Amino acid sequence: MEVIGTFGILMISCVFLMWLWLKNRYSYWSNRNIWSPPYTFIWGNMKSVLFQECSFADITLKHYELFKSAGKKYGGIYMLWLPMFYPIDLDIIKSIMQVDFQHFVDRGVYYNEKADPLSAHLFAIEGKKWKLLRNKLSPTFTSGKMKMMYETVVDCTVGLFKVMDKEIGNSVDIKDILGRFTTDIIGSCAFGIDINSLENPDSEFREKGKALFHRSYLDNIKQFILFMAPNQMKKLNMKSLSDDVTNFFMNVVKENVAYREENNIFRKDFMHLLIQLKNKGKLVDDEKLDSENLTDGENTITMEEIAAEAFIFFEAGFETSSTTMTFCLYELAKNQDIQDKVRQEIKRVLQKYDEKFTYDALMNMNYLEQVINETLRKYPPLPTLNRVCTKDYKIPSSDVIIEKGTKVLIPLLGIQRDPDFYPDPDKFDPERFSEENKNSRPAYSFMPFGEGPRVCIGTRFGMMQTKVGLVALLLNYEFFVSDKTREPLQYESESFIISTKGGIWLDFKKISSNTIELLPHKSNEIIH
Ligand code: HEM
Repeated sequence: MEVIGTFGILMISCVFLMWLWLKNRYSYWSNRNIWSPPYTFIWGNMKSVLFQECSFADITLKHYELFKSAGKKYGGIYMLWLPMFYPIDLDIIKSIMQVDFQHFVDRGVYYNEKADPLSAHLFAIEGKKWKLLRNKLSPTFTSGKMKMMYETVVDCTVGLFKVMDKEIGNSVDIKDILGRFTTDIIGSCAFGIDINSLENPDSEFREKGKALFHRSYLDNIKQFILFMAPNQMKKLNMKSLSDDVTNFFMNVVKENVAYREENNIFRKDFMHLLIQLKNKGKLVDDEKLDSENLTDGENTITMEEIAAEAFIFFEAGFETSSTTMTFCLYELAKNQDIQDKVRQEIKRVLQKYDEKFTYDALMNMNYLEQVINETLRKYPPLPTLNRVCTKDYKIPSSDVIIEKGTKVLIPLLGIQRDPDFYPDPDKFDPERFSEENKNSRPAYSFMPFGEGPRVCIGTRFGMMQTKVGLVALLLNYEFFVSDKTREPLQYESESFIISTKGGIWLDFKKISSNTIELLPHKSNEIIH
């Protein structure tokens, strides 16, 4: 009896101490006179996401609305009990992302270089290490390098036509097909492998790729914990990726690099450029690598770094672009006049280029770019952007100090759906991105690729593969929304990238008079 009594007292004391600790945590913003929307104990402002009642995109829109209607330029929210700074004013956002970037260099994504080498990639790593690697990798994404990889991207449309032609007369889950298309492209460009998931949807690469974005509930909770307490989790040697994923990608890269080096193979892709960085510390055809006074030895990258970078190019590159193409085709299917207009432009530009689908022709499809930008406005694949305050920061024209270590959440989707910047924001209107209209909006009101020194390094590649896929499809097929698409669209709660419940299903008709004349297929492998 006495034991039970002591145990009971101990339990009550623990609960009380916990309550005191949480109470203290939840006073973080009010103690600093910073507004925060109503929260619930333990779950903070994220209860509905944690309970999978709504998606990360929905909660972003809801929070933005709350801040806006309260007339706040910024405030604080709680992810569970973790305070996060929440700016909605574009000038403050500009200061954080660009002007005072040195106070917000990091993103706050968990990585563990030793236990989990693939997690130590450009998206996650921090401080000087990030800056150094960004400098080394930037030359692999110039427009010259994009031109070099263009043929490899166009080659993947062959598989796309085969799949589409096989499905004539059926409704298609367009996200799945485009996910396979971009898996094949990035697999080819980042890993130098012909995956052919378009024809073989069960390929291991495709399965591994899907698993990265469709996590179980428990896996999502684990990612939350890693995000909230990275230092403690590092001490416990926690991994963010499973051994299965790590071993798979590590082996693919090691085998590929060894094969190329032994057989002296040159291929026009990222892997080739990464191998140059491994062996020479620079790209041989670039006269100068902006290396900030480093010796050659310091410029080289390791095999683990090659694997981590190939991995992030794959992870960051395939789902974002296939999501963009999917929503774009959905909107074009709903807006037949815009679909006709963009198809007419594609035909007109190709005529100008002797019906050759060259890189320069692609770059001249301006209305197509407006259509893609409007898609990225309405459906940015990442609904929020993240930063961590790395040095105490005083918000300009205020007394508010953001303390070192505070996480910052920038509500990208909220900004891009704000009627003050985009009247009638649910309307799909590519004219918003005409030269004249886009210049009339404030800076930082459109940033689907992020902004500042940590902007997406793959913007050019992402736009290139998105355009190639759309041109190939729009020239050869007409699209309509299928009854199988659940409308109004609802966002999936399990995915942190914007995606819809039940997928997007489209009906389509072949346009028989058009076939893209692809560039003559040249072998991509050149053996010295
Ligand atoms: C439509 C396609 C894409 C979209 C919408 C997109 C979006 C983004 C966004 C929003 C960020 C965060 C930027 C910030 O925090 O300011 C980012 C970062 C990044 N993206 Fe992309 N991305 C796309 C395609 C790609 C591709 C194709 C690659 C690689 C081949 C890629 C690689 C990366 C990397 C490595 C980073 C981290 C950059 C750094 O921290 O230095 N992305 N992307």
